[in-house]
Amino acid sequence: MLENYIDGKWKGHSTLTDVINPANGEIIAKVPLSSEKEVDEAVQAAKIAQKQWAKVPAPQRAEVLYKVGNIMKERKEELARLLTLENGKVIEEARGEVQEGIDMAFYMAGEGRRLFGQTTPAELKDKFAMSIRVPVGVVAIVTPWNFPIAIATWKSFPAIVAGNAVIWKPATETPIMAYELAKIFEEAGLPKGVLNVVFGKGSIVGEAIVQHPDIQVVSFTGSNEVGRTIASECGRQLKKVSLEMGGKNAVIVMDDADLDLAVDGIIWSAFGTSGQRCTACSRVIVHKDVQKELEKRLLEKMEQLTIGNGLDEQVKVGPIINQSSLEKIHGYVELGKREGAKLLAGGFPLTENEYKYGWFYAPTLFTNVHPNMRIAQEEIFGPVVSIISVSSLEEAIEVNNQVSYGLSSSIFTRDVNRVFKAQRDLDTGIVYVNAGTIGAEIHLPFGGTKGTGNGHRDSGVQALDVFTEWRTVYVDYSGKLQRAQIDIESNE
Ligand SMILES: NC(=O)c1ccc[n+]([C@@H]2O[C@H](COP(=O)([O-])OP(=O)(O)OC[C@H]3O[C@@H](n4cnc5c(N)ncnc54)[C@H](O)[C@@H]3O)[C@@H](O)[C@H]2O)c1
Repeated sequence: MLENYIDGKWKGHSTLTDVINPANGEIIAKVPLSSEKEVDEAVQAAKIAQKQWAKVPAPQRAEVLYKVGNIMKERKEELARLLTLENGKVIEEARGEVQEGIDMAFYMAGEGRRLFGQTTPAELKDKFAMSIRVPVGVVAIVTPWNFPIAIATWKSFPAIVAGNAVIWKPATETPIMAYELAKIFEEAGLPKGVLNVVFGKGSIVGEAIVQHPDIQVVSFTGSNEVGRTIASECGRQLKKVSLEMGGKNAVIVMDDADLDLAVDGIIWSAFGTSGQRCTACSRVIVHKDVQKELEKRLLEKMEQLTIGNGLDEQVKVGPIINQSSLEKIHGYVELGKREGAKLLAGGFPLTENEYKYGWFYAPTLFTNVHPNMRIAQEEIFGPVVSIISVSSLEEAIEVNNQVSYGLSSSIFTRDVNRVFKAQRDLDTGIVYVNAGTIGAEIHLPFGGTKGTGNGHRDSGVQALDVFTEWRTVYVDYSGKLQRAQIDIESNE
């Protein structure tokens, strides 16, 4: 039975919902469905805690993150197994996700000794000018189920090292990671009230967070639809909001590409995490001269994919998170057929024998896809790939950019000129060359253009921009009133 973590105390709740292992349908935990009341309790605690926390020197705040990183390291395998249990992703990916959290802890702990500001010459004599980062106050993070620990660390670690207090609403599908991370922070000695975890539905707890007048920042990762609702409410309240949303990512394969490498890149980024990544490859834009060969090699590799329970080390493709996601994916496949795309592989839920108690979908490949079809435009968030044929690099880039999202893209080519043209013209926040569309590193900014985000970034030092304000400080040590914004000579 999971409990909320508010003001350093574990608090049970009378209303609970089941947490289900998507690989076999078993109930693995029960999680609170909290209300506005718990959100307000958490905010009141956070307001008090933040005032003290902001006064702790940043290198000391960072010490807590070093401890968090070390505890995560010791518990890495256990955390990875819990992650696979609640989320379904295969164990090697779960280990990778926990490692991202560990890396983020040490990286952001280092920021405790940097949090660089700027000094700059002042216009006037005997005057000093600088701009420094200061915490915003009480911040909220709202996270999705597909990366239940990594995304939370991308947001909460910079927020905490910068001196904020955090209210975290995790996805109800994957609350165990949030529960464990809060336990780790408790063990690491984070003062009470600096991190508060409130479980519950987006429509209740999430909305209460967004509407709470004492929360100054909302950092959200999730769907475009929910992001837009949050953005409009935050806009109404003039509240800072960071949005990381969906993707419709493409791999471009040029006629000079190493085709085996391209196939490996596509398979990994399209069917890893069963396609349930914001950066998942869901379009392959291929030069017409190599299309047939690429399709042949892709089909051969797809046949070798082992599907099943992610705890089995041999399995490469795990389950879909739940029934409604499975139905949504299948709905898109049916739509693709009606739109006239040609189904080359998959196209059905797996319901027989070992799959019958979980939610699994066969890796699916469409060809003869027109860039305007809905399967080539909308986020499917499942193991479904559409092949679109083009005749030139320019056309490939145009097709890549013709969607409302702009998260990740990739190009396979051996031509350095094409590489540089592509990285200049692809309208996405992340561009990979000779690699698939997935595989972010935590010390670089993560996010996208257009419908993927609103200009902010998770991870990297850029994440600090979400959780800090710039304060400009002028120190006049002349001993007289010097007036700026008038002719400098007047002060002589
Ligand atoms: N760009 C990125 O960094 C990134 C990373 C991972 C996932 N995603 C995206 O996330 C989506 C999948 O995740 P999901 O299904 O959990 O997304 P979702 O939008 O349904 O939910 C995300 C979070 O928002 C909460 N929420 C729902 N309604 C809310 C409301 N009205 N007010 C406040 N909070 C609310 C949910 O409870 C959950 O915690 C995909 O679109 C994927 O592309 C984006």
